[in-house]
Amino acid sequence: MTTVPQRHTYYGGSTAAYTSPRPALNYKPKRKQVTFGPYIVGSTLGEGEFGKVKLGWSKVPAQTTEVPKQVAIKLVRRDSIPKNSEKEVKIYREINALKHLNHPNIVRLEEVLQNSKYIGIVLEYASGGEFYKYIQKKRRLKEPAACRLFAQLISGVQYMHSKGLVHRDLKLENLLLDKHENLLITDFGFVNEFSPKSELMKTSCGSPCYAAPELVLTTKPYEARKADVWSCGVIMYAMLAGYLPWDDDPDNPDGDDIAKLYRYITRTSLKFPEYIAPVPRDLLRRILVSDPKKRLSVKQIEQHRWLQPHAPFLSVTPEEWDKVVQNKQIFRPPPSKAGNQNSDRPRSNCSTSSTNSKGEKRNSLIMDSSLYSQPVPPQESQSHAIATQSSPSSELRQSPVKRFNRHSRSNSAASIALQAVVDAERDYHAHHSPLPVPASTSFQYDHQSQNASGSSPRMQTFSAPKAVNSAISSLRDTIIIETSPQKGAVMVQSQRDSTIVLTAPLTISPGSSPVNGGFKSQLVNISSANHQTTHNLGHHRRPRPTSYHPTSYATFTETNNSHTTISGVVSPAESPPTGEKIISPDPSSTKKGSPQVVKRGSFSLSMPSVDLQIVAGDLIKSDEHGDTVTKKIHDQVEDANNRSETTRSRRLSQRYSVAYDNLFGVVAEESEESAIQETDRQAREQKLGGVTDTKKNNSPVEKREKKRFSLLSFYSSYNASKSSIESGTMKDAPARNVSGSTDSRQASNSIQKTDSQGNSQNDHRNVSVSSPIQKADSQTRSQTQIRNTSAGQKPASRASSQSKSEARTASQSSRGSAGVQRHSSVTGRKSNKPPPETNKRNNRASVMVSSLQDQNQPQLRAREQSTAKKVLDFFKRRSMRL
Ligand SMILES: Nc1ncnc2c1ncn2[C@@H]1O[C@H](COP(=O)(O)OP(=O)(O)OP(=O)(O)O)[C@@H](O)[C@H]1O
Repeated sequence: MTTVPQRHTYYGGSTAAYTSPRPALNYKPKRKQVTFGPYIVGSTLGEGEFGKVKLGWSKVPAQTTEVPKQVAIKLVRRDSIPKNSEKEVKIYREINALKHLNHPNIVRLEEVLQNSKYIGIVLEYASGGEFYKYIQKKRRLKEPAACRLFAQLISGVQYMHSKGLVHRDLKLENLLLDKHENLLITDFGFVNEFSPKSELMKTSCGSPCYAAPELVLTTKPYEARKADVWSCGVIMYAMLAGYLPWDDDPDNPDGDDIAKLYRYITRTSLKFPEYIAPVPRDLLRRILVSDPKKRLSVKQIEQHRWLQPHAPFLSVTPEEWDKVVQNKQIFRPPPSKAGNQNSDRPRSNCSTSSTNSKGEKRNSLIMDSSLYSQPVPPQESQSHAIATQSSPSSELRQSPVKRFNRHSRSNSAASIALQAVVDAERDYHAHHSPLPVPASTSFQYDHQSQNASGSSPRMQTFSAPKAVNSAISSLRDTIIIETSPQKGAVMVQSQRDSTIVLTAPLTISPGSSPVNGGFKSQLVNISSANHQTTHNLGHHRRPRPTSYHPTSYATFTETNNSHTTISGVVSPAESPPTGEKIISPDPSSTKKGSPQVVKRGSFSLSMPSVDLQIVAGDLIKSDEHGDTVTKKIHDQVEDANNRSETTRSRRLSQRYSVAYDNLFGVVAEESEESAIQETDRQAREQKLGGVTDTKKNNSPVEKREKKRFSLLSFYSSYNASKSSIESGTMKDAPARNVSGSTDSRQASNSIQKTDSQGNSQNDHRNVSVSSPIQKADSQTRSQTQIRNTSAGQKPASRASSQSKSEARTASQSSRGSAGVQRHSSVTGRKSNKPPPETNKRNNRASVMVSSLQDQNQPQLRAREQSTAKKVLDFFKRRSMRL
């Protein structure tokens, strides 16, 4: 018998593995599918406050040509959300809001699944990835692209405002892209309702860089929609400029004094880089107005000249969106190659995590301590009162947020600050007599009609009337009209049994929509066949609660056989409308093993109960194989949460990756143990330098999971533009400064590349800081280049060879002035320093170069690392929520 020699690739190291017995040639590691309800669970797409967001795809029956639908599943551990906590209400608010939003630029909620351990919020999969990374990759957007995306943002915001909802945390990090680079607004955790009559809100939300000044500087209630408008302006500026506005206060270079930051914003006129054209500048000047009364409204923005190319799109009314999206006449197409979706995502170099690489909590803002010390009664202010810094009370220092939210992000200074405000409000309410109970807005939902609609939406051929066609054609690739039944088919498949149809509970009667009679009536005709919802919006409209008081929900429970329904409330502002019946699930449906389908009940974002089944209504399903799924998911997520740095976690990532790769291939069953053994074996081989699976070693999943947050590109772009603005021309700048600023954007880019490609094994390490230090040869190159750079002119040919040194320079260009001075004194390099007033960051950049030259000195290297941490903290603070 002849033995067939095995073919291996030798990568060096011991030959022991090379000669060791190998499995058969056709050996293919078998993987076990991890499932959650009707979805196969894949790799981790991202991580947020509530846990991991996993890629999932619907199981399709064998022998069918059906394309599995990809989804993003936000897995929330049930035991991580204590009853009546802020976290719990936040989740349910998000579900509640998404459930009623049907807009192509708002992430779609597919369904809510639960088993005994997890709540799975199944969302539309945004395969284009995170928007801020997209901008980072492109440095900045060209005007037509920015205009298109901004129109989408405004359309989505206008839509949610029309539903009485405000997002309150609009920022680049909360925008995703679909495969066709359409914008998707996500993360509705801070969403709130407003009443047209009384829409002022008191609780400040958002992130410092995106929050409207009135949220921070005043103690008065603010107009929430105008606050959203401000955030849109900041986003628009970032799209066009590639960096954030008002980031250049010399007195507050790190921007960590929020009060100063906002005083600067209100007193300093908006500066634009020269490449932003006059028309968008004009719009930005009208949006980024400190006085909310003078700030444009969303409607006015839509009418601005800059958005005229997208006027037809913007003229589609919310009601029309409801109808069009409900009836699935407009889709983004299903992915042509589902297996490539994952790799389509931009590489993740960044993280918005509020902890540093070691999991330490980042530095607090000044604002935080003010909040601790000065909780203001709600009628006076729930806004962030900026006051002198003082230490928090011991009670508040032991904020429940620490107890409840174990996730790193939840422990951020920003979250604690927010919690402090909320606590202050709660305490106030606890000691004051309740306000009169207002009427509630209630959305009644006709379940039966949804059954009818759920039965046959799949083959809806788009037959939009002229007006819609013209609106949609104006979008070009913004919205793709889906004539293929694929997506509908998948949705029907997953919804048939539970009548899950994602609809807004509005019935638009013919004639109620103001635009284009033909369009309107046809839409109504189309929809009326399938949807008969009742709508009593307006009849029960009540003043909305203006703030969120998690623990003012003094719930009472009614035990109904085996099922407990939380249905009570103390907070009068949040109380249900009179006569509104909260539908409890049928107790029989809660028995183990059977799906829990709860009829959709009344809806109000401020619904007192935070019972998932009431919140999610018939969107929620329990998995048939609860225990099995629980165990599997539990294993996966536990590992990822608690042992993310361990080998086991890496092995699991590899398994997800392989499972994903094998989506259309044979995914054979195998016990978990043997899968782990297999990955163990691979790890051993790798260690020995023997046969390795290069594909797995370079798993994109692993890279994606190594998120780091960096606004370096914004910041660096800013440097470049600021240099050009302030110095007139780059030629006037000293050579070293030019090196530090002109190339910084490119450098930042190269940092990202290095990060994602070369340092995939170094979890949570900011490569932009650490990797240059390790390379003495690059250092020498850097010095040479700096010497050679003259009068601000850098030959293009040098660009690529300089990437490492540029990366180094850029990464260090953001250091604070204190660090600069320290380094200067240590290295004694003062002669070539520009005057401090000229450009502080140029100054920094030049000192960075000096510091590079001294990196071979151990003590300086140590100092370098501590400064690096400051840099990291600086950028992390940029994404921090108020
Ligand atoms: N629909 C989606 N498609 C693709 N990726 C997604 C989707 N939703 C979330 N993600 C990824 O998961 C990450 C975390 O999601 P998300 O921000 O919604 O979680 P979260 O718990 O609400 O976080 P936070 O509230 O702290 O921002 C996102 O940054 C994104 O990378």
